[in-house]
Amino acid sequence: MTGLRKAYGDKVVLDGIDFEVAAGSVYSMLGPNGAGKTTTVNVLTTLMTADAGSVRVAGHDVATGIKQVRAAIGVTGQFAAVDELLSGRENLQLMADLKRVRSRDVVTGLLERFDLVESADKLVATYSGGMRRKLDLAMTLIGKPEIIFLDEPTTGLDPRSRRTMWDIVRGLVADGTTIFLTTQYLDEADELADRIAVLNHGRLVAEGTPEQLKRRIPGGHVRLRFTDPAAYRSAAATLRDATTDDETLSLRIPSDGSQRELRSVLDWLDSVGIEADELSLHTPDLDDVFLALTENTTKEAIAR
Ligand SMILES: Nc1ncnc2c1ncn2[C@@H]1O[C@H](COP(=O)(O)OP(=O)(O)OP(=O)(O)O)[C@@H](O)[C@H]1O
Repeated sequence: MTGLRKAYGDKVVLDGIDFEVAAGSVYSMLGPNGAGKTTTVNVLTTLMTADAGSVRVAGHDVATGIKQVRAAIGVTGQFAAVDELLSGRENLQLMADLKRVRSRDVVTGLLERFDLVESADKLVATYSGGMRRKLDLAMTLIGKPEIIFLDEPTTGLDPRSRRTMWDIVRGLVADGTTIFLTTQYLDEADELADRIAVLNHGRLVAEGTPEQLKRRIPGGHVRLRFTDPAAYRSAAATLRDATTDDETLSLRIPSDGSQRELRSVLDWLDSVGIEADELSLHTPDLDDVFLALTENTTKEAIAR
């Protein structure tokens, strides 16, 4: 999509968004509450029209090809059509009928794939949160959509159910499905996404692979640990830029974590004859990135 704009009255919610998602990849959009994520998803899924910009989904323009776009996508989450008073199997069957998928094997296959066979004939009202989400996603898969919009797929799930959900998502991607993921959990984006976009105040403030985003902010360092206090002291005296930690006999050398910088740190350590007992690389995690990026732009916006 290019130049996507959307305003509610005079409140600009999306202020020129551009991004591209490669087929068969996981693209995650992150942003604080009210950043415009849901609005973006609503435009992409044809639930809302944009004020300006060009938006293509699965090769079709959302303005002129609503029908084709809808046929190519599946949407889970807030718009889910799960009926509490039907069983899991009945819900799936209903969706299969709606999408005119005639084969009975599709429903059985999905129940098996999502490990819902035992509860297939129980009412959804009795399902746990994890089972509901699995059923929701299973229903979305009927008709084999090329692109799936996953809205906060693991909110409220226990760690085991989260991992099951992640495995399911990875399986879908392995089969060639494209996933557009919104999540509040940065570790989830880190775990699943090929690329991440950070949205703040209706603009993309960063876009890239999780690693690229992490390298953008300071905080990465190489950590050298020593067991011999004398070796530690002599290294600390040589490496003036390093931060010292006398308790653990370790030194921290700032580094962006790139291969090139790591090599130069190692070469330099060799040249001054320092040999640590343990060397590890620490990169900032996505929480650091998110806070740094969204905090800065909030300040900018206030200053403007
Ligand atoms: N129908 C509407 N009319 C007016 N303003 C709206 C409407 N829908 C959303 N907004 C406003 O647009 C902004 C972006 O909303 P949006 O729901 O896209 O954000 P979001 O990033 O999905 O947030 P959240 O994480 O809280 O769901 C918010 O300030 C919201 O108050």
